[in-house]
Amino acid sequence: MPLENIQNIVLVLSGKGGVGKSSITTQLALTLSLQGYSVGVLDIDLTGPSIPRFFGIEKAKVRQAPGGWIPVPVHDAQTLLPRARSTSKDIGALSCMSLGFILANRNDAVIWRGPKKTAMVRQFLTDVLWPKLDFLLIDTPPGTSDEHISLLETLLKQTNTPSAPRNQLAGAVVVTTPQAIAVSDVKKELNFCKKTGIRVLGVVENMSGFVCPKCAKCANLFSKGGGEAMAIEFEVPFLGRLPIDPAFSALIEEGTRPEYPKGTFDDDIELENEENKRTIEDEKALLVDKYRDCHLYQKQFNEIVKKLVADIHSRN
Ligand SMILES: Nc1ncnc2c1ncn2[C@@H]1O[C@H](COP(=O)(O)OP(=O)(O)OP(=O)(O)O)[C@@H](O)[C@H]1O
Repeated sequence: MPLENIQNIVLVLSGKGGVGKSSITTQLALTLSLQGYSVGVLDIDLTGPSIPRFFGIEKAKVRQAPGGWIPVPVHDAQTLLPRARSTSKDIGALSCMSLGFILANRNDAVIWRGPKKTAMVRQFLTDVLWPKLDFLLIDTPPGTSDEHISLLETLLKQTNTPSAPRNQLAGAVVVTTPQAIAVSDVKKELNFCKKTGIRVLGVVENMSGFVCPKCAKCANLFSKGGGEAMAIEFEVPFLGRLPIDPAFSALIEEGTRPEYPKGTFDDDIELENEENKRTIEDEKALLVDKYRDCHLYQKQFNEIVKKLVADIHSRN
């Protein structure tokens, strides 16, 4: 029973595509691992498996052992979150499983009918040889699709056995952006949780405001607070919010500490003399410093993880 090694299973859900579900999953996994927990990430977004890329391990392949697949270890969590180097705590093991590791050609479209998707999700839940894990985070596709239904069917079957740890399926983290259109789709996801009896661990509001790369101030591009209002309406915890930040996107997509995206600073300005140049360079250094403090959002993710872990432990 491969899931027996897992203490807590957390689903990451969203009713809408592109709201940052995989990004949040990756960062939650890293934050948990930095706090010393052993973590696995299962990517069941079969048509767009982006987790391997976000961990910077997209070239890795899973190994097949006699009893099943061995998940791919994410060795360089320290380089993904450089601040980890200064923490005295041990970093927990982090490993990952995704269809992205299995496809022969990563650019191939996955055009599968429901039964094939169902079979793949089942296989991911029964044939992966996870090591002992404190948390397994499952990144799901947007909406309530075939993958969700087979995920729940298999999970409930596997975790309701007498030998399974109690309350193994801890619940779901729901990700939204603040605009009304996203919130209305994500509300459907909350209703899905209600109907299927999945506990909602909380809502994360992503892309809440935009951090200006010039002055590091935050402007509310898509409005703000939609996710929080939704959490209040559904009487579920609000876990926190993250702004749109080009450096966050670079961090996520490249899986390493980002170079600031081209055009972030006025590098192309023709400098007339050395004095002028020094002033601009100094200014740039100041901005980079200021920006660096917030671009990994370590504080926000620590807060989110603190609330999650406290909630899960209080109910176990
Ligand atoms: N707070 C943020 N600031 C800037 N860019 C972000 C932020 N959150 C996510 N992104 C970027 O938005 C894009 C979509 O994010 P992601 O793939 O995590 O979304 P998703 O909800 O998992 O998408 P899908 O519906 O395809 O599964 C990515 O390019 C990611 O880097």
